[in-house]
Amino acid sequence: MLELHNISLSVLRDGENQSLLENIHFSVPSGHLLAIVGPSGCGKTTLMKTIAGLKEEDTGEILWQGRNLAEDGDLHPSELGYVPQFSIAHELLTIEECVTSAITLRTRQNDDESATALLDQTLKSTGLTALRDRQVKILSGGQKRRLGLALEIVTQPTLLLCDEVTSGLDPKSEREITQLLHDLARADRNRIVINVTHNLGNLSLYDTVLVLHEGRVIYHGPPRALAHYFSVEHAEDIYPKLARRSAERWADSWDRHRDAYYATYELAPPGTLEPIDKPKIVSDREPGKISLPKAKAPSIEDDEDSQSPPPVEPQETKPHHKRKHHRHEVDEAHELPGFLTQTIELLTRRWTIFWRDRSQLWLQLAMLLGFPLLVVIFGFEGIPQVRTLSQRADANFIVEAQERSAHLQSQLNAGGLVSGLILMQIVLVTLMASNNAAREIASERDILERERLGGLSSSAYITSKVLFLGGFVVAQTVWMGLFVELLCHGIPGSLLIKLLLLLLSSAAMSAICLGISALMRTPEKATILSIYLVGFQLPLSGAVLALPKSIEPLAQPFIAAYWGWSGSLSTMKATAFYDAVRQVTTTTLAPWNIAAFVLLLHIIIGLALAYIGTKRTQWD
Ligand SMILES: Nc1ncnc2c1ncn2[C@@H]1O[C@H](COP(=O)(O)OP(=O)(O)OP(=O)(O)O)[C@@H](O)[C@H]1O
Repeated sequence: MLELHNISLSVLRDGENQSLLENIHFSVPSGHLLAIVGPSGCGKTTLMKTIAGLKEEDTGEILWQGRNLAEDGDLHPSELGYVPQFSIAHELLTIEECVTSAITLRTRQNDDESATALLDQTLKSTGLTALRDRQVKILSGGQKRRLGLALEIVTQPTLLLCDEVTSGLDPKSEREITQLLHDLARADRNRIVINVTHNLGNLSLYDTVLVLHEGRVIYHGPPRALAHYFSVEHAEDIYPKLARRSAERWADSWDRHRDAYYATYELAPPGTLEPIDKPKIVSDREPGKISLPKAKAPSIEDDEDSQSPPPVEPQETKPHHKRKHHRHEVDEAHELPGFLTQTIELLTRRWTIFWRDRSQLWLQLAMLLGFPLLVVIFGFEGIPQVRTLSQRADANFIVEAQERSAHLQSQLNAGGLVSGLILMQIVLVTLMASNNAAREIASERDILERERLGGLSSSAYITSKVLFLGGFVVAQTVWMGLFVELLCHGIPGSLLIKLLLLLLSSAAMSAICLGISALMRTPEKATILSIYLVGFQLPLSGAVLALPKSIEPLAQPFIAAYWGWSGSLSTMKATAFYDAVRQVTTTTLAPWNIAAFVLLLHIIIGLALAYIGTKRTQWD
């Protein structure tokens, strides 16, 4: 049984407290299919999210199978299925791959056979068997909704919350999906299925209907009694009638009639109400199904005379406990898969999507091969040697001056080229890194939210991203470093350390952009912010123009390109090129080990931001 006791929720909007849910009070027996209906904006989604634990009620309590969720912890991910308003799955995966992925991420299977059996059974019960090889991007609205359901029922949840899975469909598809919800509710005597719907004309398959109006419950009972309660001929006529009274008055009326209806239709927990006019219950009735009483339940007409309803007795308010987001323990069969299983599944799935995304594939190839070429055209002829300055003081002043000038010129040429080649490599790998990471989380945020509610571990998610992006970081930097080194006939300094700094610069930018991606609400915002970040690397690195000495220490810590560039140049200290570089820039050059350490800090900060952003719910 699901019980909501006096749930209220408000938000602060324009400095004022606005109530979204007001004193919501109802209960639903097990094995039951409930429809939540009401005009747009009345709070249906808010109510579903509150039950799911995605929004926290201000007052009241929610009891699930007698367990107070505020005190005893949220529903376990395997107990809860939440099908959001808009179906969300990876467009490039097939139905079978999506469901298989949900099974791997959410359930523990003993062997491949049991996983395959669960897959087949899930596809069969949602009517998707014939479509199993079809990619999500070409599914119709109804098929996508079936898939949304399939992804949630793999754990056999006892509480299945569906937000408008039947809306916007043709009558046949709507009927089929409602039938499916009905069958799911009947398939397990402990299960409750709740569906938000707009269609008041197709409620016969539901056991009860709850009507919400401006955040208040104004009716909860069987669909057949709906028209009677509102004194209308057809259920569809209810919405126009709602405007005739204030939501408060509708709710007051329902408060007066609720107990009678609950007793009549056995909707209250046993022992909490004195049944009036108790209906005859057939002993072998289906679970959750209710039978109408012979005697007529009161209707709203009975209230019509009373212009102002009697004030509702103030309820005794219990102290409200903050909803604890620890999870209720479940038996072994419902335990979630481990960290490693989830990480491997997410990584495999990500690579599958990457190989199928042709435009991404070509873009990656173009960058991988094209960017190093861009660097090489400047150093194809090799790095010019720095002329050595004769130690012997020449008696001829003019010859000595000419020699000094030639030496300086060779220093400027070599220093400028070496510094430029190093900087270009760093900036281009950071550009590739930002392109790889900026959309990585933001573009699949909805899927992440759904999967996190289903028990996906944030650590497994971030680890899979690190491994996926890590592959690009290694491939792009090693190829860039070796290709440029080879075609420019060797760039001064230790190749190994330069490669390490190139790798760390790319990893630092990937991590920071991943953090941005996890914190931003849309992929567009994440992309723009990441592009700005890369754009600032060049001017603020101090490699092109030295920053004023007072600004240098303030800006440098945040600029990955500075550390990659200056650390690489520092490895040339033993060569004449170091002095040559010092001729072209007055920017302080950091030792390579300090540079590597700072880049490592960037990586840690970026990943910490990504973790925090992943943990923070963004359902709204
Ligand atoms: N986070 C929020 N901050 C402020 N107002 C909110 C927030 N979430 C929802 N609302 C408001 O609460 C009201 C109820 O929203 P909700 O999405 O629950 O309605 P609904 O009944 O599901 O609507 P629809 O049928 O159109 O989907 C709306 O007026 C909405 O603008």
